[in-house]
Amino acid sequence: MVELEQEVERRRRLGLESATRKALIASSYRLARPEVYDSLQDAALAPEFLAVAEYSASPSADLKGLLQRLETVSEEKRIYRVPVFTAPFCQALLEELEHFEQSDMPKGRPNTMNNYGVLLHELGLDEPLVTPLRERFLQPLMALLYPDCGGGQLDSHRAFVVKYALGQDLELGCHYDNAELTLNVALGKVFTGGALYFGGLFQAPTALTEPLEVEHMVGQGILHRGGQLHGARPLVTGERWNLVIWLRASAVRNRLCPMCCREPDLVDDEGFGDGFTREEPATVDVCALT
Ligand SMILES: O=C(O)CCC(=O)C(=O)O
Ligand SMILES: [Fe+2]
Repeated sequence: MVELEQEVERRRRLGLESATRKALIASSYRLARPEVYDSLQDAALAPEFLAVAEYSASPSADLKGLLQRLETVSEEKRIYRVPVFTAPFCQALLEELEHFEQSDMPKGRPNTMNNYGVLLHELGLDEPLVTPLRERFLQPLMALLYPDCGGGQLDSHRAFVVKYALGQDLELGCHYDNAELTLNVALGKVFTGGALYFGGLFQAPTALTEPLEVEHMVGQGILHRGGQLHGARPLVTGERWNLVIWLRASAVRNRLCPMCCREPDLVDDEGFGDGFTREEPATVDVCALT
């Protein structure tokens, strides 16, 4: 119980520290590419992504039609690929992130597994970029692809950029995400190695099989369930920056915490916190094993 209290206290402190960094960055960080902070424009998005989102939001859309417009990486694992950003937007975002990385601003790290990279909400990029991306584009798409995982009820996210380089982080161990659904977009730069690999669902352990290897393509995103075990192979050359958006649906996680598979006992937090809510949204029928 003491350990639990300490962990609750640690997380509460993390939330406060993050809010403090965000305020300092908002008041004294000088942007390199201010256009990245403009409200998300269609021009930043790949035509294929716009088409997929527009189709998904149309009244006659169905899963079959959507699958004709996306690349299925694995039908069994329900992993998909779609171009997300244009090359110029990836370039501009990378320049901004690199400029921030080199600045003397305080940096919160994405999660317990990555030592480099940044949290997008601390940079002030949630409101102009990530929230519109989730609400306007990802929500209709995810509603069709993963209705049983809260795809139609996404109401928060945790977005960050992971960076891999020689002498820094090189690889990522096998894990599952604190998310119902995940979008992982390769932003660049030039690199070899670093492929993602996917195993089974953590909630439904299966006999050890060969993991599925998925190469990155700059500008393209991989969509997967948060519970799908995955990791990243070691980087061999160059530098790899990926935008990872952990998408959350309180309608699902309020009933079944994705990390411990139990009904959560909530503690108040800043911002989106870990994506739980005290108010009950409409629920979805969930099965932890799908
Ligand atoms: O290295 C990557 O691109 C994967 C990152 C990832 O899976 C995560 O941060 O949850
Ligand atoms: Fe992950």
